[in-house]
Amino acid sequence: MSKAARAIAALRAGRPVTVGGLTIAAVETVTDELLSLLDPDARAPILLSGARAAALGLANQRDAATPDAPVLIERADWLTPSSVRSLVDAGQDFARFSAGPLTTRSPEHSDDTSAALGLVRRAGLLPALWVLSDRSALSLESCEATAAIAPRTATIAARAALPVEGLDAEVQIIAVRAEEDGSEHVALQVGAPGGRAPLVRLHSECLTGDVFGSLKCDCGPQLRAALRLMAEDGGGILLYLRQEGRGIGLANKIRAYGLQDRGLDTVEANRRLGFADDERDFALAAAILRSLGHREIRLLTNNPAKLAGLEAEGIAVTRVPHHLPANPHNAHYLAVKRAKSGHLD
Ligand SMILES: Nc1nc2c(ncn2[C@@H]2O[C@H](COP(=O)(O)OP(=O)(O)OP(=O)(O)O)[C@@H](O)[C@H]2O)c(=O)[nH]1
Ligand SMILES: [Zn+2]
Repeated sequence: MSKAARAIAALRAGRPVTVGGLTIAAVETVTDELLSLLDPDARAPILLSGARAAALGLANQRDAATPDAPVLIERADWLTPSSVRSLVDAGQDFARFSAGPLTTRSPEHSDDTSAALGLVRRAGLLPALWVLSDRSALSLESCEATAAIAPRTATIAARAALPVEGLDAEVQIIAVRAEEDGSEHVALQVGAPGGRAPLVRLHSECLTGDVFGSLKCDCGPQLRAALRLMAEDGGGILLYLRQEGRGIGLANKIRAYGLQDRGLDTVEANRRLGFADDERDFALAAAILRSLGHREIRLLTNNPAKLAGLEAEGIAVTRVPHHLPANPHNAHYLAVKRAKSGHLD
């Protein structure tokens, strides 16, 4: 297990992590009891992603040249652990009548800061951290971390035949492991893709749409239609990438859905939580394609970021549009993706 993977697990478990010169703990998971040991004088400032700071209206205190830079909130007496948990959780923005006065400054170790925020994001937690002072006097163990490098090295772990309901083609399921963080992904090989550029779909995990039939998005229908098109085309490859919620993780996606219940759109909800609209990266997808021997593909997508992401990794891509009929619940979501995320017609 890499240092980054251990650190991600430690953050999820509410334990402290050291990243370069910083010792941090996730606001979302550290208990009050442990925090009082780690920060006995209640002085630890709070590190927020730039997007979350902007959502809290703290942008005016920041450098106009770096509007997305992370921000440190100075500790004040009224900032108790529970008020900080409420401050960093966008779900509570509508209940809170006051979020201030807050004093901010720019964090000093900018590489360690962005590495720390990258780790907590990769842990699927809110992008908010306690920055603890040097704890060398304490005997508490903390996990050492390096920056979480986006997974980009694919190893094929296992392969087997998989009969799939409604698909008139032989399907092979291939389990892939990413070296950087140990995450597991899947390539479904439909039929016998070979010869000319095969039909490919990069599908980012969507538990709600893929498994429960959620009507809020178009993921489930896109997944099934892609497999059908591949079978009709004589073959294809579907990569099932574990990038739930465009890379923010399941709990954060459900938080985003809660904000959408309040009227925010899919992009605004991500920003309000403190994330970019899309936190995905397609380097691992390119590595999986290369390891399966495909350097030229036809990609079922409406998302230009997928085309650019693969092309940047040396895969030659021709786009095949992949629109499914809208329903009353996802029509607005699809319109926002066209208007704000550059999705193609
Ligand atoms: N954060 C967030 N993620 C969402 C939301 N709705 C769906 N998703 C996630 O978005 C991803 C869907 O990705 P894709 O099916 O690759 O769709 P896409 O990026 O629009 O690209 P194409 O379908 O290829 O055009 C999945 O990981 C879903 O979990 C939402 O409202 N908020
Ligand atoms: Zn979905």
